[in-house]
Amino acid sequence: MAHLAWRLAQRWCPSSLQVISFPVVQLHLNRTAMRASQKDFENAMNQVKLLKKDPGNEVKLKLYSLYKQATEGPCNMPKPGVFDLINKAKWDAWNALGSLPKETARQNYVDLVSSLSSSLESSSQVEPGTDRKSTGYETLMVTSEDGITKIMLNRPTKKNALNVEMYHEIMHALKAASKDDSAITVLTGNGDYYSSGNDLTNFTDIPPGGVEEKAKNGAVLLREFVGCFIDFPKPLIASGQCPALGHLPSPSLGYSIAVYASDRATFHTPFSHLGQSPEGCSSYTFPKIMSPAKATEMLVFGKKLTAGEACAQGLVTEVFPDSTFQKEVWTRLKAFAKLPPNAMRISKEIIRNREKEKLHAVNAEECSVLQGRWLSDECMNAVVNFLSRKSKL
Ligand SMILES: CCCC/C=C/CC(=O)SCCNC(=O)CCNC(=O)[C@H](O)C(C)(C)COP(=O)(O)OP(=O)(O)OC[C@H]1O[C@@H](n2cnc3c(N)ncnc32)[C@H](O)[C@@H]1OP(=O)(O)O
Repeated sequence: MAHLAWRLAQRWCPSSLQVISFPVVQLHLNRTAMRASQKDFENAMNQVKLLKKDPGNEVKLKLYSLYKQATEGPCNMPKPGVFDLINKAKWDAWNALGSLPKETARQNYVDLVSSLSSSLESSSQVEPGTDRKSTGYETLMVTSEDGITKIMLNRPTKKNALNVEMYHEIMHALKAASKDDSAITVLTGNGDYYSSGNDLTNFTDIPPGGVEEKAKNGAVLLREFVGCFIDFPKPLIASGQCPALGHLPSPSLGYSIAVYASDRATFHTPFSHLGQSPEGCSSYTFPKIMSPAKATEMLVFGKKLTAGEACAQGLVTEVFPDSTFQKEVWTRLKAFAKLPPNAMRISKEIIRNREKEKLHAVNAEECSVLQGRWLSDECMNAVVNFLSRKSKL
């Protein structure tokens, strides 16, 4: 059913299933609608084409809706079907402008482009140019100091949601950390979320082979990603001061040698809410670590745990007061990093190795089940609801 709807959507509007492209590329200017600020409007449209950095889908939707309102007036398109994600998002954005006068929409478009140009320009001046150059990563900040390699998820404005690039960069960073001079590796997040899990816009970028190919590629990527955690040879510590959502907590909780959380952190694996199923080997590790009954509450019913609850259940090693979290955790980590690295590596190996084969098998099974789930109506509806801002977790 979901497959059919997606296919129909693809045939009806092939571009609708790609990431939203810039409105000026897609649209034609209705010149007769321009009056006093026509020149400004045209300039603004040219400026959009020159932006060096993608401003993100939300902003592109705003630009699109203002453009349409400025040139055509109130929304006059038929409402797209629920599975036509991109056109539906565009329709929602335009329709939300109601009867905003064309002149106001034109002015708002010009203002938005102007603020966008200056903010993107200034952010590119201070931007992690240095970080990027020194680490070579777009979505992470990776540093190595005092025997500790720190991998920090660095998409704070998206709550550290994992886009495809971030999956690859984390795998790359883990592989590099496994070979560098550091004794331990720390995984953490920048901003007010450790991670918000899989980037749900990953579902909207459909390859030529359609949603089946997308789901297959996703399963391959996830299997490889989780596999990197299973095989990671050094002590790995997850350090979280804030909420962790979705699947990054699963592999990092399941395979970290230690998990440190502030008393503000929460842990949430809302697989059922999203029409999905457990991954990151959580279907195996959580019932073992917690208890089958508690794991069911978390993995099947999506019960959110506070750091204290997660610690009581054995998922978290220790909870620290938020105000002293960084100081206390880093003091401890620096002390650990001074221990003989080979002894730590071998100790980890002996604890984890007899489980490795089992974990790889569980990972393969979970990814195969998920591949089917991603094609389900339940999953599609959850993604549509989030992208059209009808639901948040
Ligand atoms: C290889 C595939 C593996 C698949 C495995 C899947 C397992 C999972 O990961 S399940 C978890 C999936 N995650 C979610 O469903 C979380 C969705 N996000 C939210 O519910 C809320 O954003 C959240 C509660 C995290 C935070 O709410 P707010 O504090 O109100 O912030 P905003 O909602 O305004 O978010 C800011 C900004 O970030 C974007 N965002 C946040 N999370 C995601 C996400 N998971 N995917 C994509 N985008 C995300 C959000 O859209 C906002 O963007 P802008 O509107 O452009 O500012």
